[in-house]
Amino acid sequence: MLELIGVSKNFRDSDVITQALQPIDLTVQLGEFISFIGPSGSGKTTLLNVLGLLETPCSGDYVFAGKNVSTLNDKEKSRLRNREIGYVFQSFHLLPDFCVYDNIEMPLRYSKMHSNLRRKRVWGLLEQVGLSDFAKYKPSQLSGGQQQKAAIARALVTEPAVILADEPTGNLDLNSSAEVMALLTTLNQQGTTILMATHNLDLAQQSKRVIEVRDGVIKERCLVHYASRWGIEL
Ligand SMILES: Nc1ncnc2c1ncn2[C@@H]1O[C@H](COP(=O)(O)OP(=O)(O)OP(=O)(O)O)[C@@H](O)[C@H]1O
Repeated sequence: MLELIGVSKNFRDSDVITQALQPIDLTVQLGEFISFIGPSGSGKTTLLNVLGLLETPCSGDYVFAGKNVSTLNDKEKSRLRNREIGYVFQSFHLLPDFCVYDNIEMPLRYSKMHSNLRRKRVWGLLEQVGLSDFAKYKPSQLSGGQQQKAAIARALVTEPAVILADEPTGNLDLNSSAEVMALLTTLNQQGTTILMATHNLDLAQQSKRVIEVRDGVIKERCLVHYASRWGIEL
């Protein structure tokens, strides 16, 4: 469903060039839950950003649901982004002056969806993530875990095929992390494809497929590999 073929990415800052992604090949099937695990600076965010059409590769082809992304113009790309991809970030990125309900509804603001349907969808998501009683709260009045659940609801409101989650529990305590992971797992069981970047092996272990990113190179890993390397009992 998503296919990277020889995709690379480098960044140029004045005369410094950083090769964030070496040419990589990757196929993601619909319904997968993949963790990208690796140390800081290894290229996880860059990879998610390329997959999420937030960064343009320097070489190679990216085929998204049968469409070669490099042949799309900006408008077509943004339509694909808005319809098919939901983004979840470590620091939530909620709009501080808007309540939870309005934050979740935001991606639908400029859609042609009827207001009744919009309302129904937002309330359905509030219920699904356990925030029905907090609809009128501002983000600052919520815990980190609740803010991330609101951000996940916002990512889901367009019913995207794919959720990209970049260190979704990076700012959360253990309990909230577990709740957010449980929510992502449920969404995956309901059919949403989830691509998550993490430093955390315990979290990676909860996904169906683990890919290590190191120096811009990806490697499929089975968890036994990590367990023996890091001295963890599975
Ligand atoms: N916009 C940018 N301009 C210049 N260099 C960048 C840019 N974005 C990323 N890089 C570099 O690309 C490399 C990969 O960065 P990336 O953020 O993808 O790593 P990461 O694995 O997500 O790290 P972290 O876990 O710390 O978020 C790093 O060397 C980083 O400094």
